[in-house]
Amino acid sequence: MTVTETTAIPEQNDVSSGSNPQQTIDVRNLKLRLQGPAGIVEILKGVDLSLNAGERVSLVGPSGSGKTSLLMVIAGLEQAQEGVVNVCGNDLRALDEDGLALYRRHHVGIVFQDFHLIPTMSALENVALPMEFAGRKDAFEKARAELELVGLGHRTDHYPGQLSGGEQQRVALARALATDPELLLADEPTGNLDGATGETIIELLFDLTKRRGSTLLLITHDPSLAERCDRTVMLRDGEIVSQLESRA
Ligand SMILES: Nc1ncnc2c1ncn2[C@@H]1O[C@H](COP(=O)(O)OP(=O)(O)OP(=O)(O)O)[C@@H](O)[C@H]1O
Repeated sequence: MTVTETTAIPEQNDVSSGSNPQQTIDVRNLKLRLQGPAGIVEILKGVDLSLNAGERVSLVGPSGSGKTSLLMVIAGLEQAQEGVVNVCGNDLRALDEDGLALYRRHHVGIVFQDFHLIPTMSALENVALPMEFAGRKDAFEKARAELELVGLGHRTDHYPGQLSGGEQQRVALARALATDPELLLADEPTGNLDGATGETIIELLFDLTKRRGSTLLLITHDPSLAERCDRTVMLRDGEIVSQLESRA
């Protein structure tokens, strides 16, 4: 890995319209404050981060450094108080709740460490759900095809409780990618899996995002996994302290 500039601010002109189609993520001077038990705490303290379309970037840093918080802001699930948050051409800070819901539905897929599947729905229903929300008439056919792609064509009627951890994460991955999002956000997707199962999930995740040209932002505590991305961004105490480009 080679060290590059830490927080160089990209040249920009028209941010509000997301005028640079090359950039999937354009975050500048992002500040996030949340209510903690002892009052308001500044969690993100002026973060600058750009991801080009199709880029794979890992986000690393000590526990509590703000990785998940940054991902939540980019996912439109947490609202920053200051800065620019432009993702997939959307100025997230300018969107209301309905606008954010639409943004999430059409542009982003998210995979969490603990799968977040709905236990009372089958694998097929879980994968179809976001497409049904998006009004797609072919939701169930597409869900079936996505489950085939992750190797679970024979498990479509199983409920999450009837699937192994690795199988549940495959379902979650199929669900996240079913709407063909430009951006996949993954928060420690192998954190609850054993090494071999985690490796299979990562291979699938890399393969499927590459085939579709999706941009990937991946939170991980695994340095060898981080190095397999194009770039590794390190957060510490709410600030980006380094960005390392992979050699490959
Ligand atoms: N809803 C919240 N309200 C108040 N503080 C919060 C909230 N969510 C997170 N925090 C605090 O923000 C800080 C950053 O948390 P975050 O989960 O983003 O860190 P992280 O780098 O993802 O950590 P880990 O690697 O352990 O998952 C922590 O100090 C945490 O306690």
